[in-house]
Amino acid sequence: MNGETSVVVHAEPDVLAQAVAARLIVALIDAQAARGEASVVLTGGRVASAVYRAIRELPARDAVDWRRVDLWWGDERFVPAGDPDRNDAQARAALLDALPLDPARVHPMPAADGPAGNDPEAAAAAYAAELAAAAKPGTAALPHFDVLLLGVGEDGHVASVFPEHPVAYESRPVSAVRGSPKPPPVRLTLTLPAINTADQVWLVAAGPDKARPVGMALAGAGPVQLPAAGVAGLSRTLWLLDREAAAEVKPRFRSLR
Ligand SMILES: O=C1O[C@H](COP(=O)(O)O)[C@@H](O)[C@H](O)[C@H]1O
Repeated sequence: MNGETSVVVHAEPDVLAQAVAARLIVALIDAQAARGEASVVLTGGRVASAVYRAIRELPARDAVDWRRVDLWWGDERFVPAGDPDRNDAQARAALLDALPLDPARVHPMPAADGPAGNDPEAAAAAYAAELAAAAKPGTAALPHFDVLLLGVGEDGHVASVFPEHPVAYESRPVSAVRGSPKPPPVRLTLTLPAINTADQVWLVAAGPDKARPVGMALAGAGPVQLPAAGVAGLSRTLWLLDREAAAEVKPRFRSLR
């Protein structure tokens, strides 16, 4: 059973990034108050990097006990460690290097020069095993995710689940992606079934190029044709948009501002 879907529209991309940053800090504080720890799935892309930079600048970030935050990634470009194309490299540069994190709780997806070798299928299996090892014993193959962040591609992809690509049909939690329509061509990704185990999923999008996929996803497009339409958090699915990305959202979804 999936929870409520809501849409929050902010006037400008900068305000959107600031608001998502503040919202994420509060979500982490709340999770730690309730469970003693918090778990976030990070994403890549331009708007995500803006959110990470905004968190870095917010004094309230010190209200989070970063040593008790687990960080996972929703997708990764399968290139060598440290490559600036990697989503984890971008997140580290924008934010993570400035936080007192517990390295044992930072879980980047494997790199092409990592222990699994230059074999994306083996790397996907290794990440699935790492996730399963963090899951509650005797339960699912995935740990609890408090908040899972997603960007939205111009074609409606989320993480590295691309429209009409075999990965859009994948039921295993982690998949290799070959022949990505967006470079680089080889990637790793959580699949839609794995994404949809998160308590809250936040889809963050800014700019006019995102208006069509966002509008179509909220209007009920098919998840294979438009993976963003197949995303739903267990308790909440939250679309966080700037005004341009929200341009094609039907008025009935514009419940919050
Ligand atoms: O390639 C990717 O693109 C999407 C969207 O990025 P954006 O720059 O258009 O916001 C991102 O969510 C994903 O993590 C990344 O690998």
